[in-house]
Amino acid sequence: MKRLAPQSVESHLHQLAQHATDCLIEEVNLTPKPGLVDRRGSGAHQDLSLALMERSARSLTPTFYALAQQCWQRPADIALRETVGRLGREGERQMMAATDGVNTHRGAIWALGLLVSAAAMRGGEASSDQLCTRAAELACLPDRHAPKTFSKGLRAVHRFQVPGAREEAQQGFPHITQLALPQLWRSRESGANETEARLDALMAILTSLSDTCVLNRSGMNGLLTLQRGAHAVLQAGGTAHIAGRQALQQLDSAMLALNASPGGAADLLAATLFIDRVSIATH
Ligand SMILES: CC(C)(COP(=O)(O)OP(=O)(O)OC[C@H]1O[C@@H](n2cnc3c(N)ncnc32)[C@H](O[C@H]2O[C@H](COP(=O)(O)OP(=O)(O)OP(=O)(O)O)[C@@H](O)[C@H]2O)[C@@H]1O)[C@@H](O)C(=O)NCCC(=O)NCCS
Ligand SMILES: Nc1ncnc2[nH]cnc12
Repeated sequence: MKRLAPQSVESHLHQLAQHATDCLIEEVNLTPKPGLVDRRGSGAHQDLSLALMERSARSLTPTFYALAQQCWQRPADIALRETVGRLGREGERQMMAATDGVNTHRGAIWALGLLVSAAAMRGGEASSDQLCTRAAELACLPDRHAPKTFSKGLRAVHRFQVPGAREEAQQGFPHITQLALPQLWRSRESGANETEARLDALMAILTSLSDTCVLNRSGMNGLLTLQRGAHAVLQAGGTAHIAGRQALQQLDSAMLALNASPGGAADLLAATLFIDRVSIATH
């Protein structure tokens, strides 16, 4: 492992933390997204706004920094998993203080917190697959201090017998490595602009993610409508094509009518942007 000079380790830690916050801010600003907060407004939410989501993202930078600092060139073990869990829960408290009690990014703290930790464990040098594998290693370790409360996410996981946020991380973020990143790169290479490429990557996630936010609000019918609609956007050539934009517009209207909002997919898009930014290119 290449030894970095101390001050450059410090700048590495700051960079990882800032990239994570930046990717959350870029995700919420990506427009137009189906049912989600974006530059047009609050989507299918009464309690969220663009400004609140940006404030929430900025409140998480110290947590991302602490995670990077504690994980720098450390192996995955139970002690590190418990430290990451403790810092993640501290981050949730800071988020709730910044949002006056609104759950904006609990799932994002989990996904991006694990990926920031994984990047730091690898000394800032890793491919996208290595990052996701290391994050999965961490996510699979037990955290005896994790709260035993039965969350909304777990309720949906048990009721609909689907994988949720935990399983997505423990399996190495397959919706990022197998769907979102390949779509992001394919759309860029086929001439889509960055907004279109990122929207296409979100569509790729939506085609198959069992988003517990959507399940909790609109059941399996809502989730299947979302998955089929996202598939239709990509089948129409993606958002760089007029037919794809029209399909996206129809999907947004359907999500608003169902009061459904794929917050989990939005988190994974932010995580996709983070991996794309910090990983060593291998494609
Ligand atoms: C592992 C944890 C994430 C806990 O997960 P669990 O499923 O038990 O708990 P929830 O927080 O209820 O749900 C998980 C959140 O993860 C996102 N998500 C949903 N489905 C998936 C999926 N298939 N893959 C990946 N991620 C998924 C989603 O988060 C986003 O949505 C929330 C906001 O949307 P909204 O609809 O407004 O949600 P609510 O306000 O609850 O509903 P309404 O009342 O408005 O209708 C927001 O959280 C977004 O981020 C799910 O909500 C993890 O939290 C955990 O165990 N943490 C402990 C600390 C730790 O170990 N940290 C280590 C790393 S730092
Ligand atoms: N843009 C967004 N809208 C609603 N919930 C979200 N969770 C993360 N990003 C979100």
